[in-house]
Amino acid sequence: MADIEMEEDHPRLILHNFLTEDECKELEFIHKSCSTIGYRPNVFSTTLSHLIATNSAHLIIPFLPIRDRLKEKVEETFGCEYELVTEFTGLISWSRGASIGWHSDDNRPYLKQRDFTAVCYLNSYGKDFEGGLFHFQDGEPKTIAPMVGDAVIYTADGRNTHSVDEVTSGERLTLTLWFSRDSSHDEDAKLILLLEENVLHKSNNVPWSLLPLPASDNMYWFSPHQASNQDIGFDIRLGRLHALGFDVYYSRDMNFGSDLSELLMEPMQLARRDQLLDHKFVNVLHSLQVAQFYFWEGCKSQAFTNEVQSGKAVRLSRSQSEKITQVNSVFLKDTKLVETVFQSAGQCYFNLATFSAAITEWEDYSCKLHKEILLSLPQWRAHQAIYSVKFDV
Ligand SMILES: O=C(O)CCC(=O)C(=O)O
Ligand SMILES: [Fe+2]
Repeated sequence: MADIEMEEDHPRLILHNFLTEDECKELEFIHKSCSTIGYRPNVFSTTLSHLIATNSAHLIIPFLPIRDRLKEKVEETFGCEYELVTEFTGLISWSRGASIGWHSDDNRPYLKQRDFTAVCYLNSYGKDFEGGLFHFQDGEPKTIAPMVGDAVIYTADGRNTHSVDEVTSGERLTLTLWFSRDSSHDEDAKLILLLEENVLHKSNNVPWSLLPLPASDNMYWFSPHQASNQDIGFDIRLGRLHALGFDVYYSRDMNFGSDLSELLMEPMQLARRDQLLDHKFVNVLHSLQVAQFYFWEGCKSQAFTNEVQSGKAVRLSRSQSEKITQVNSVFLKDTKLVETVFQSAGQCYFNLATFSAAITEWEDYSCKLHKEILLSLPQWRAHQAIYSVKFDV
């Protein structure tokens, strides 16, 4: 699997096909349905703590086998078995304009605890995005073109100074982890506390408790150059729905001057071209999760096993279309900007019956993961560590 011998001056390893394409696709689904604005311009992120805090704790499950494998690999590669804790796990995507100059990952006083980095590429250079090549300043390899499933691991210090070229189109997606020898920086301890608050203290039955709870609106507001300006930019939840070909419809009255600040927390419906889909979602994040689920799983097989309960749509009336236009004028503003940030990657054929079945499948998928959380949590608490628990079912 490894490409090169480890050089002492530049301890690093490139692993081809460390993740399967299915693992990458599932993490992509999670990111595209849950991400928030990242900490740098044109960057989006999905952290485990964010998933837990937005009532989507079950979505941490797909990370865990990968995270376990990576930590083991890093410990084995750098000869520090059982010495490391995971400091950070997150999905990070870069859209057009994002880049980073030469740096090492421990180059700030508050980052000194970082000992090792693992970056897994969840999509591919030249296919899903342009630009975004990774470079090491010294040693071999000099340049890495991200390819789906590949991983690169390296020490976080000055022996592995690196940079990433500006992304020029598409969305470059990675799973990024940092590991530390300092156990006081173990993210698991914090995540277990969060899980106790967010999972145990809620009614643990299905499926109402699995509906996503959005964070505050500003965490979803994209503005170019991170200008804190409501006049330009767009809400990334509506932006991603737009890239999938959906508009959002709110039935409530929206007279001129009405307060729309809480709107995206309210129940809504999806519209597609001139059709209004009859299903009601609890909020826009819920509809985004289902829509991304459909384009991840549904249109692949065109055959969900669940019976179609409802697959109705009606033609949008003029006043309904006007409401959609009004919502877009507030939350999408410049659709050209939306389309450069989230290019719609030639979506496959849309089928209303399959989409309705996807709503039920999404609930089943969420429930299954939620049960795994409930079964795992006692063990995680006992060991003060989060890992993939194998159950005989
Ligand atoms: O995504 C990559 O290839 C590396 C990103 C990076 O250097 C960082 O986040 O520190
Ligand atoms: Fe870095």
